[in-house]
Amino acid sequence: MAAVMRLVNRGTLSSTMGQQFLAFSSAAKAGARAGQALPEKVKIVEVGPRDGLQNEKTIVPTETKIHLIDMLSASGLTVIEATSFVSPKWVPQMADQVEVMKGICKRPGVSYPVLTPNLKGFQSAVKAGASEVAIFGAASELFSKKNINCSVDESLQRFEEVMKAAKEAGVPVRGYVSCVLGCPYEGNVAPEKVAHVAKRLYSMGCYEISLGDTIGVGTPGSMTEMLQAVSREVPLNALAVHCHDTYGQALANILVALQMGISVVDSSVAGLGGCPYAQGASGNVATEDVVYMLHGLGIQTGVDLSRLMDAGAFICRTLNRKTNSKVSQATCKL
Ligand SMILES: CC(C)(COP(=O)([O-])OP(=O)([O-])OC[C@H]1O[C@@H](n2cnc3c(N)ncnc32)[C@H](O)[C@@H]1OP(=O)([O-])[O-])[C@@H](O)C(=O)NCCC(=O)NCCSC(=O)C[C@@](C)(O)CC(=O)[O-]
Repeated sequence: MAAVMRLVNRGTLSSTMGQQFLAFSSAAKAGARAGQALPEKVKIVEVGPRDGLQNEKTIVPTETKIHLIDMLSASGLTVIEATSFVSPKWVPQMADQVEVMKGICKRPGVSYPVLTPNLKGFQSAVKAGASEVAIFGAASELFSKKNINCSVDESLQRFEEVMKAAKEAGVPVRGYVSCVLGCPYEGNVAPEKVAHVAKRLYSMGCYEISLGDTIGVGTPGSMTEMLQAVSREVPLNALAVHCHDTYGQALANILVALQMGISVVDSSVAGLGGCPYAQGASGNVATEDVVYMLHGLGIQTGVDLSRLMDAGAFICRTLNRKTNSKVSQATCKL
């Protein structure tokens, strides 16, 4: 009994200390950025409901997905990737995409992009009410083949068709490049290859290019080298970083990207996720941890960290899993 009480007390203490640090983080002044070339504001693209859940082995009920998205939008996030219009044979977890799009409470000022690998996906997405989509290519041939069943060049041809239809429909398109710092099948990926695919997506009209470290192998060194190559082809203000945290490098890689002038960061609540076609890849960096770091640097996100952690706690409770967010672990919001 005494041992239990000690544990309970320790939990309370750490929770109280955690709350103090949360308050400290959100009270950080712009002065925290002094002397550093960091943006004043960062746009977070929340990918938990799509990238986070797509790899779950057990089908997550549609109502859970809808509730999660609604909790995320209530936290102040302005971009929430809601689902994907891909083949249900390839990713069964996303087969309820139409119901998800119909069920969510669309808040003004929040966009809910969805993934569309081809024209068929684009047409279904628009029919289901999507007003923004994302196409997803790769800097690695083998990953492209495994993920979307075509070569990189073939994928770019398919994307041209999507871009044409999107332009006609007035739908903005985001572009992803996967495997920018390494591929599960090919190993190292040359920064020039990433720059080439990013440039193609940007020149066909994507308003933003998200650079995905799909298997989380990058380091601040390789991130810097890759961003230097890509930024010679695509302006920094049209780039985003999408870091998985497999090797624990995600926050460091994001910081390097911010210092280089990038101000859009993808992340996933509770660090959920992984790609079904990149075995061993862990989840994205946790949105809670990104927000904590940004607020600590005096960078605005518009996100209420406490409400965001409630969303993380909800999905972890429902999936019966532990959060991957260090901030939530430290503050006992599990
Ligand atoms: C691209 C395809 C469809 C090609 O797959 P395929 O088998 O080559 O396609 P197909 O054109 O030959 O069609 C085969 C069947 O799929 C159907 N089909 C065809 N297209 C669609 C569609 N859009 N929606 C629904 N159904 C579709 C089509 O109608 C047909 O149905 P059937 O006649 O057999 O009944 C497939 O490979 C696919 O769906 N891949 C998606 C894989 C995926 O979602 N991966 C995870 C997302 S990427 C990611 O996570 C990385 C990222 C973005 O987060 C960044 C990072 O971390 O790096």
